[in-house]
Amino acid sequence: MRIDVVTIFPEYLEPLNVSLVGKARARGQLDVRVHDLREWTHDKHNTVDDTPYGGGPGMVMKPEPWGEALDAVIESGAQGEELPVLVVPTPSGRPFTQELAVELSEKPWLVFTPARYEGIDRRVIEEYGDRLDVREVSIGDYVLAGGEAPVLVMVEAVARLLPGVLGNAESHRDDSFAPGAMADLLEGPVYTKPPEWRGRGIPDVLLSGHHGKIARWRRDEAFRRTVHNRPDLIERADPAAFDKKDREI
Ligand SMILES: N#Cc1c(-c2ccc3cc[nH]c3c2)n[nH]c1N
Repeated sequence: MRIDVVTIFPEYLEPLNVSLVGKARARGQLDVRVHDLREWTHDKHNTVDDTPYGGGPGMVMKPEPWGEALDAVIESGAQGEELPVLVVPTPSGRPFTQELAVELSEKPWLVFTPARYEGIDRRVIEEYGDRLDVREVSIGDYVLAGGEAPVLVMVEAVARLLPGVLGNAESHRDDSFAPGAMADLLEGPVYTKPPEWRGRGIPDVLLSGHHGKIARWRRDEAFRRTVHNRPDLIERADPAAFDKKDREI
């Protein structure tokens, strides 16, 4: 997979050089290219923003630099290469979910356009929406100062789903929100050595070696945590699906 990020803060994306994403890049499983939007400005101040038409607070990102940048990135694709999906982080976007992470992880090329200020001139989205699959996406119901942190979140969520990136392929199976027996449930509690810590032990079932009982306990704990922290996930679940999931354990 190829990922391009166009931003006025390239240094904000430094975390993509470390840990899981950094290792995937070093192994050649992921090709991440970060571009400074100001490379496509032509004035001495490298201007990327201007006042909003219609008035109002703040500044809006100008369309010209974005147009030149995105044209250059798209044209840098190999001849015959599938066009990228354009992912636009915005508080007014559709929710970024595990389902969307899975869908994006199956695409060969993603281009992220993290904005700043009050956002990007709408005509940029319209221009590229005419020829690309454009997804306006929000990582949650809170307001940030820019789209770079959402890009870090989405790239990690997508990269960990790429074949061979996570050490243990089984790790996906028990993800919160992953399809299968744990779908729509939060992850349950986890434990490791030492067997006792500050007078606190390990649940006996986890020491039993009985895999069926352990799996059922984990699912019950996941259900308990979901009821406590995300009752909305329980309300939308299909009771028949829970019975089916029980049979999968
Ligand atoms: N995704 C997302 C966002 C944002 C966001 C994204 C881009 C910009 C550009 C200026 N301000 C922004 C906020 N806030 N909250 C979210 N869930």
